[in-house]
Amino acid sequence: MRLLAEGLSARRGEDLIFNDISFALGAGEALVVTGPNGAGKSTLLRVLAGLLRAESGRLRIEGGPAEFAHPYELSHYLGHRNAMKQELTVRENLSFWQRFMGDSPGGSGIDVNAAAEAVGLAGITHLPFGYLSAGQQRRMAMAKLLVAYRPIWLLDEPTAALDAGADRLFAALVTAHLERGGIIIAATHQPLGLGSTQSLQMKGFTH
Ligand SMILES: Nc1ncnc2c1ncn2[C@@H]1O[C@H](COP(=O)(O)OP(=O)(O)OP(=O)(O)O)[C@@H](O)[C@H]1O
Repeated sequence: MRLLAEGLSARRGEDLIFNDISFALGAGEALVVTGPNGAGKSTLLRVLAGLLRAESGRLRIEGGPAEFAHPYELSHYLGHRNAMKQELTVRENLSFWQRFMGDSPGGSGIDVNAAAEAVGLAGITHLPFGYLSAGQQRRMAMAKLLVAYRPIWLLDEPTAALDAGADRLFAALVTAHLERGGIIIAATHQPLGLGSTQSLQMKGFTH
C-alpha cells in the first residue's frame, strides 16, 4: 500500500499556509515534518486526517483495500490534544476509541489492558483521565493507537510532555508499527528515534 500526496495546498482563513506539497510513502516508511512554529505542520496533518479540506491537490491510497479512497479512513490521528474525556476513566476512554475506530482490514487492535501495559501504565486504567499527569495523559493517548488497527499513523508533536523513558517507549512503538508495514507521518521538533525516514521541511509563508 502507498499513500500519495500530490500538489497539496491549504488555506486557513484568508491565508495560504502551504503550497504544492507532494510525497509518496510505502509500507514501512515514515515522513518526519519539521519547521518553525506556524509553518503549517499541524495544518498538513489535519488535511491528511480529513479534518480540513485541501485548497488544491490530491490525496490517495494506492494498492490498499479497494473500498478506502481517502487516507483518513485508514488513519489514526494523534493531535496536540489527547482527545480523551477528562471525567471518564482511562479504560472507558480507550474502550470508546476501540469501538469508534474499529479495525482496518489487515490487522487488529490489542485489548485495552494490553495497550495500557504497552505504554507502561497498566495499574491506573480505573482512574479518571483527568487525574493523570500530562505525561501519563500523552502515554494513554499513544495507547489509543494500539487498541484499533489503522495502517497510517498521523502524529502531531507526539512526544510533547514525555519523559526520557516514554520517549524510548514511543520510539519502540513506532518502530514496531513500521516493521509491520505501517506508515507514519509525524510533525515534530524533536528527533523521534526512527532510523531512515523521509523528511519534509516546511517553511511557511512570510506575510
Ligand atoms: N483556525 C485557524 N484560522 C486561521 N488561521 C489559522 C487557524 N489555525 C491555524 N492558523 C494559522 O495557520 C498557520 C499554520 O499553523 P499550524 O498550526 O499548522 O503550524 P505548525 O507548523 O503546526 O506550528 P507549531 O509548531 O506552533 O505547532 C499559523 O499562521 C496559524 O496562525
